[in-house]
This record gives sequence, structure tokens and C-alpha cells, in this order.
Amino acid sequence: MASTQQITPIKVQKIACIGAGYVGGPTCSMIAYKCPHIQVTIVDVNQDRINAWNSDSLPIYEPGLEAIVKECRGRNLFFDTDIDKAIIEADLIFVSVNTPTKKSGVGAGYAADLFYVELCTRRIASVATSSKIVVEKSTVPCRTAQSMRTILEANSRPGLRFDILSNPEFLAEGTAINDLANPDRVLIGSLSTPEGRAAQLSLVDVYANWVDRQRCITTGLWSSELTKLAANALLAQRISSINALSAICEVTGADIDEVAHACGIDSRIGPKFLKSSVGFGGSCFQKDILNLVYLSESLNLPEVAEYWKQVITMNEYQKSRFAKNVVSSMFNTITHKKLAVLGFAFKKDTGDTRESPSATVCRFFRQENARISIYDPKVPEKQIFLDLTEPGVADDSVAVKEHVKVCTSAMEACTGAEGICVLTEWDEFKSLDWEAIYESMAKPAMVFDGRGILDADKLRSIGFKVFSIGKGVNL
Ligand SMILES: NC(=O)c1ccc[n+]([C@@H]2O[C@H](COP(=O)([O-])OP(=O)(O)OC[C@H]3O[C@@H](n4cnc5c(N)ncnc54)[C@H](O)[C@@H]3O)[C@@H](O)[C@H]2O)c1
Ligand SMILES: O=c1ccn([C@@H]2O[C@H](COP(=O)(O)OP(=O)(O)O[C@H]3O[C@H](CO)[C@@H](O)[C@H](O)[C@H]3O)[C@@H](O)[C@H]2O)c(=O)[nH]1
Repeated sequence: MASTQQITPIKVQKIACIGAGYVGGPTCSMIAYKCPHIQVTIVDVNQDRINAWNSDSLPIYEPGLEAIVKECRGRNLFFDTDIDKAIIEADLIFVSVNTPTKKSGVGAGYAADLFYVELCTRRIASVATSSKIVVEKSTVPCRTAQSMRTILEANSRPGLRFDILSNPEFLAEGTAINDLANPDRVLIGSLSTPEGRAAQLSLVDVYANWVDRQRCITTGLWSSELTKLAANALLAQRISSINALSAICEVTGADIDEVAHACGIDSRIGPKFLKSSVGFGGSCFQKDILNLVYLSESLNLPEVAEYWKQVITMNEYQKSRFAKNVVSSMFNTITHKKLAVLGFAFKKDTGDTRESPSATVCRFFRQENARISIYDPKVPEKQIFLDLTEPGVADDSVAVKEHVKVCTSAMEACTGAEGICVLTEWDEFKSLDWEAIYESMAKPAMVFDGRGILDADKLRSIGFKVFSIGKGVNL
């Protein structure tokens, strides 16, 4: 029978966050900003990253982040590599480390690699001198909290308590600050024991400094862990669904934006996440769906696994369909032709290139021996070369530079090109001087809009041949 014993939640005064990445950095900076009475220390093993957080040039680009960090840093927000000190001092610890897809061993290519989560858990256990609330912020497979509890209980000093909470993060890159300041919901899962409930309430109290308590959803641990994977799978599924329809539009002459609008206006469907594109990217969607596929397979649910896998298959199809269409439209060869690629980040307003569809398309163009000129307003040149270098291929870091040029403006990338591919939806691409670009290009000048952001009629009136995703082949 469940105990009715009441335990008073602790008042959190010191928070440590292990992992100063895209999630740990912005999330805990927001906590420091909204809770000046709480001391927040964000720690990482990566000295360069911590140095950057302590400098004028933050390691990630996120609109609005810099102002928040500048206001709080040195006041109640600290970035450090002294992980042990932060653990010892904190009463609540966020584990916000990376959980990439496993590259080898059991579950390779599907399962989440929990190596870093386990490393942190063991470190907390061995270092802690007082009881802690440990919060899974990383996206993890269902029931990871149980493994964390077992490790903590088996390795810590006698008499200490560790309450594990699941508090998955739903921020999207590029809009992280607004997502954190005004979240649709904050999800906190715990065991249904009195201690678990008390820990849950302690974390609700932290968020309640700026989030309405009604929006703080409290659930069981496993529901919370699974909700994170489910939410990403459902979002990615919408994109794959609209992209599957875009292929039908291109053959039939229907217009994907009209279809998406008319479908999305139905309140049961809703308008968001129905923008057809060259494919979804980012560090999460593919990884989390693969994780869900693996979970389904390990639970002996092959039909469920197959269902979710199809979301990724469709995404791969969309990227390759786009790239092949460029080749066929350019008279079946792009060998030695100059192609301008506008946008390399996986979406606008971020410099993140993880799983970027632009990188996939560029790799395809490289295979076809095209000359690729890339412009992205936020992705550093070094990162572009890193992403396009084939790992394990001797001297490819040199060879890639024979095919790929990184430019400092869209105009520079497009000058002399035979085709332009828009692969990230940066706003600045909509207002380029398209007349001047047209004049500078080899003819026929072609534009392949993989994000559906350009005014195709206007471009055609200038003289371009235009392909827009989901708009009928109307070059
Ligand atoms: N990127 C997103 O938009 C996003 C959104 C929601 C959830 N998530 C999830 O959050 C987690 C973190 O993602 P991210 O994008 O911030 O990753 P990231 O790679 O940007 O950051 C992770 C950081 O953890 C550090 N780290 C790894 N092991 C460590 C250890 N043992 N001790 C100290 N530091 C360690 C790494 O050095 C790195 O700086 C992942 O599980 C991801 O799925 C990401
Ligand atoms: O209608 C749409 C919406 C998005 N995208 C693409 O989908 C990808 C992902 O976009 P988005 O979800 O906005 O960015 P992420 O930062 O990857 O955020 C997702 O992944 C995070 C990590 O788990 C979650 O926290 C967020 O809730 C979830 O939206 C990008 O390539 C977008 O260009 C489309 O093609 N069409």
C-alpha cells in the first residue's frame, strides 16, 4: 500500500549542471536568470567549452542567450571544470550530458549510448558527501532512472539519499530562450514514494519562479522518460508526413503549402510542424526515434519498431530525392559545375550542424564531383570542412578543399554558379539581391529551394529556372 507519509520538500539553494552544451548551458542560465536566490554552477569536462562560456564569445549561438549570461555570470551563474566541487556543494544536480546513438556493440546504430550518463552518475556517487536530488535532463531510454538509482545506491557513502527525477527538455534550438522563458509545459517525473514526491515538488518550486504551476506536469518516472521520445517522434512524424505528401505534389501539380495550410486549419490537426523541407535535421529527432525503435524491438514489438523507423526512412528519401533532382535538372551531370549552397546549419538561427540535411546533400554533390560554394551566416568554416570530410579516408581533409569553398556572403557563393540550393531557411536569403545574383550566374541559372522560402514567381520573372519543394516540377 502506498505510504501517506508527508515529507517536506527541500528548498533548493545550489544547483549543479553537468554538461555545458546546447541544453545544459541555456537551461541553467535561464534558471540563474529567473532565480537570483539560487546559485547555479554549470560544469563540463571540456575546458575549451567552459572557457568560451566565460568569454565574450559563447560556444553556442542562440538568440537572447548572451544577454542572460552576461547579466548572471559571476553573480549566481558560474561555469567551471571543477565537477567534484560543484557536486559536493549542490543540493540538486542536473545531468545534461550527450546521449548519442551507439556506434558499436549491442544496439549499434539505434540504442542511446548511456556511457556519459553512467560516468556522471558514478562520479556523483563517489564524490557526494550529502544527499542530493539528481535530475535526468538528458534524453534517455525509458527506465534509465532505475539504473541511475542502482548505481548511486551501490557506490555512495552510507546514510546518503538520492532522489532521481526525470525532467526532459523540450527547447528547440534557435528559439531556446523563448522556449525556456515560456514553456508549453515543464515535465517532472518521479517515483510515487513520499520522498520522490517531495523531490518532485522541490523542482516544481524552482520552475514556479517563472512558470505557472499549472504548466508543471508531474508524472511517474517512466512516463516522463517516454514522453520525451514520444514528443520528438510525433513532431518528426509530422514532417515526414508532409514531406511524403510533397513528393505527390511535385508529380500532380498540387502545392504543398496550400495542402498544409488547408489541413492545418483543422483544429484537430493544427498548423505547426507542417512545413515541407529538404528533410529534418538536428541532434535529436533521428537519434530519439532510433532510440524508440530500439526500445520497441527490445520489448519484442517489431511492428511498432517498423512503424517509427519509417519516419526516418522517409526523411532519408526526401534528402536524396532533392539531391537527385538537382542532378537530373542540371542535364544529368553536375561534374565540375559550380553549385552554391545557401545554409549549412540544420535550421535557421543556430550554428548547429548536427545531422544537418545540408551536409547530407553537400556530401552527395561531392560524390558527383561538383564544385560547391557554401555560405552560412553562423556556421564556422572549420565546422563545415569537418562535417564534409569523410572519416577514415586518408588525406580527405585536404581533398575536401578541392571541391568545397566556404564563402563569407551569399553573393560570393552564387557568383558564377550554375545552380543555387537553399538548404537552411535563414531569413536573409529571402531578401537577397536576386537580380544581381542572376546577372552574376552562368545560364540557365537554376534555383532549388529546399525550404520553400523564396518567391518563385518573382525569381522566374527575373529569369531563373526554379524548383521549390512540393510545388510541382516547374523549372
Ligand atoms: N540540443 C538540443 O536542442 C536538445 C534539446 C532537448 C534535449 N536534448 C538532450 O540533452 C542532452 C544534451 O544535449 P546537448 O545538445 O546539450 O549535448 P552537447 O553535446 O551540446 O553537450 C553535452 C556536454 O556534456 C559534456 N559531458 C559529457 N560527459 C561529461 C562528463 N562525464 N562530465 C562532464 N561533462 C560531460 C560534453 O563535454 C558536452 O559539452 C542529450 O541527451 C540530448 O538528447 C538536446
Ligand atoms: O515544419 C517543420 C519544422 C521543422 N523542420 C525541420 O526539423 C528539424 C528540427 O527542427 P526543430 O524541432 O525546430 O529543432 P530542434 O532544435 O531539433 O528541436 C527538436 O528537438 C529538440 C531536442 O530533443 C526538442 O527539445 C524540441 O522540442 C524539438 O522541436 C529542423 O531541421 C527543421 O528545419 C521542418 O522541416 N519542418
